[in-house]
Amino acid sequence: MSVSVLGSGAFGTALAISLAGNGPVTLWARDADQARDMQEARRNTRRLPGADLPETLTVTSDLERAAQADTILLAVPMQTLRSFVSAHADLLRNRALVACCKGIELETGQGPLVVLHACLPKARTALLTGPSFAADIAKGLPTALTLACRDPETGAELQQQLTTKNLRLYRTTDTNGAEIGGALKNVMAIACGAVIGAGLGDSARAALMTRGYAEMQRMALASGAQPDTLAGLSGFGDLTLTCSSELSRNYRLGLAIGRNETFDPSITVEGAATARAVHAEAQTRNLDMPITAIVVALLDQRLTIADATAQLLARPLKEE
Ligand SMILES: NC(=O)C1=CN([C@@H]2O[C@H](COP(=O)(O)OP(=O)(O)OC[C@H]3O[C@@H](n4cnc5c(N)ncnc54)[C@H](OP(=O)(O)O)[C@@H]3O)[C@@H](O)[C@H]2O)C=CC1
Ligand SMILES: O=C(CO)COP(=O)(O)O
Repeated sequence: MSVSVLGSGAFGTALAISLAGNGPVTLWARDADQARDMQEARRNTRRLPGADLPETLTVTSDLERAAQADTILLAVPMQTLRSFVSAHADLLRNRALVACCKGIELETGQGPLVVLHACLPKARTALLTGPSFAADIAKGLPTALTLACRDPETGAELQQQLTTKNLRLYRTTDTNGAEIGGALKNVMAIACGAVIGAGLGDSARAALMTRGYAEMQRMALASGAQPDTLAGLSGFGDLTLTCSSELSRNYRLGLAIGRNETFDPSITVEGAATARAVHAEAQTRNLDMPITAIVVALLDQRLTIADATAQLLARPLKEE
């Protein structure tokens, strides 16, 4: 069974490097010059500097060629997933499609698997998510991920195919839970970065992570997810990683907000659009998600960190 990765950003490149240890892998880059540079220099200097591309990895900008693989990993940002898959539906129709993005679509409130299903209702689909920095994967460091797939047989097949020397995959059929955990942990990472950036301390961060987790569970349960999924790699696992490491871009955006600094808008920060999408969804469903609401207000510069802190501390006292 052959594998291609579409999207040669940090994560797509890191996954392709790891999978190339199992056999030939094709990595697709949308820009022809970049694909050629990567193929020749054996490096992705723009998105994943410092990592060597193994000989078994071929970089191409020829989508038709890349899409011939049996299994296709889609490593493009969440807000571009629908347009990308719709534009290339004919090439992707009969493949197993594995979404590798984390987030909720701003326009629809849908997660990656719902979007894939809407574009290609008959395709076999799965989601690869969980605590995993591209830089760690590319270095060959041990990483555990969740492979969420509604169909248990496809899930088991993909688990075998995508497990590598350093990627250990756990299966779940709870796609709702895996989507929501992976999307919402980025929102909480922005909040935690803001707390640390503003010098509010590790205790405040622990409080936000815990109460943020309660919000993740609230949204997950309202969406029919299983509570155990949120306690796994795709929820608690990724929340812990992303809220505590400066390798995370979501956390770094939060740090910049807390320090009143600017942040490069070209950097992929999934939590920003996702916070807005989840906040809208929470209002529609009448779910109490105060940290998500505060993150949106901070992103929109409607609230200072001092006011945000005061608001959260002034909420009515209640049972945990
Ligand atoms: N980086 C990480 O450590 C991890 C990332 N993820 C998830 O992976 C997803 C991708 O992130 P990551 O790789 O880091 O992001 P990057 O910003 O590094 O790369 C994004 C990639 O998507 C491509 N792209 C952007 N828009 C389009 C489009 N409209 N059509 C086709 N390709 C497009 C970019 O192309 P170009 O280079 O030409 O702009 C680039 O190759 C995100 O959802 C993220 O949450 C998950 C786990 C870890
Ligand atoms: O999802 C990630 C780690 O699991 C990567 O986080 P960032 O997108 O915040 O860099």
